[in-house]
Amino acid sequence: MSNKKLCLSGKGVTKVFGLGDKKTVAVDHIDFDFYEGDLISIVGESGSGKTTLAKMLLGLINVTEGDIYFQGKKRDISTHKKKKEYWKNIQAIFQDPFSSFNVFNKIDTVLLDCINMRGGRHLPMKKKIEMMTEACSFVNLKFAELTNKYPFELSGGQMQRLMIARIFLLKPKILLADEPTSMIDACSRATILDMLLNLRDEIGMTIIFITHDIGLAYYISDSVYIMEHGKIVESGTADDVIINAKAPYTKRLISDVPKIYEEWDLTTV
Ligand SMILES: Nc1ncnc2c1ncn2[C@@H]1O[C@H](COP(=O)(O)OP(=O)(O)OP(=O)(O)O)[C@@H](O)[C@H]1O
Repeated sequence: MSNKKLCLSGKGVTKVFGLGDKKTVAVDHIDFDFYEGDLISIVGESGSGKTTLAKMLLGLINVTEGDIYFQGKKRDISTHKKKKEYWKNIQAIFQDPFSSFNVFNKIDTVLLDCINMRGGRHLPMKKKIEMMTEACSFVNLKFAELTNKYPFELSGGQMQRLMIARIFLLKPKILLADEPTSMIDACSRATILDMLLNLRDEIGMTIIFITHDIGLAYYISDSVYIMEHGKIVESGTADDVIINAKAPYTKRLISDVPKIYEEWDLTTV
């Protein structure tokens, strides 16, 4: 039996937007158990409820029904203070790095905020610069070249790496990554994923990876949850879910993955 500890779990978690005829059940009575140090992928097509689930896990929107448990205890984020405490444990990186930064804050401020959040407010500036330099070099950025710049002066790829440098400083227990590699080329994508996996190994972080790419999920995940119309239709280890897929929806997602080695049949075009 596995001796992994439960990190985040959910029982009957549901989110309903709107009322009456305009009602949308975005997440529909789902159960999940995410274990410490695992990489968990949540896979589904557009509109399946992945981002809504992510927002509930982060505590950005309320759960309509059901409960979320953090480290085995019912999560309590009923006050601003409790929410701030919870956010020390869970952080996110999103699809669009441009939307993740305050355009009026210089890179130095972005990184210093992370150090302050981890209780480093009173450290000497020399130490803070050392920490920022280390975080930047972890993601192959040079702090000396970024200091005094604004986020919009960086390329998309550099911003994505800066988001990971923030996580390096924040060292959360859980990282929620919502399609973090969707806006970059395949080569940078592999680098970013490698950085996330190294960070997971370095600080023992749990990663919840939200994606529509079932092929990618297979390669990187310890466990996979497949979402269709707000429901979890299949879950388990990457092998269980993808190699031995049972749900018709999972089988369809797998059959949609382009196979590079197959010859194109132009007769049907
Ligand atoms: N604030 C909202 N108000 C009303 N409906 C919403 C809201 N947010 C999401 N929805 C609806 O909930 C459903 C799930 O949306 P969600 O964004 O969670 O899907 P998704 O799987 O993340 O999609 P994508 O991959 O395109 O980001 C959709 O039908 C969407 O229209």
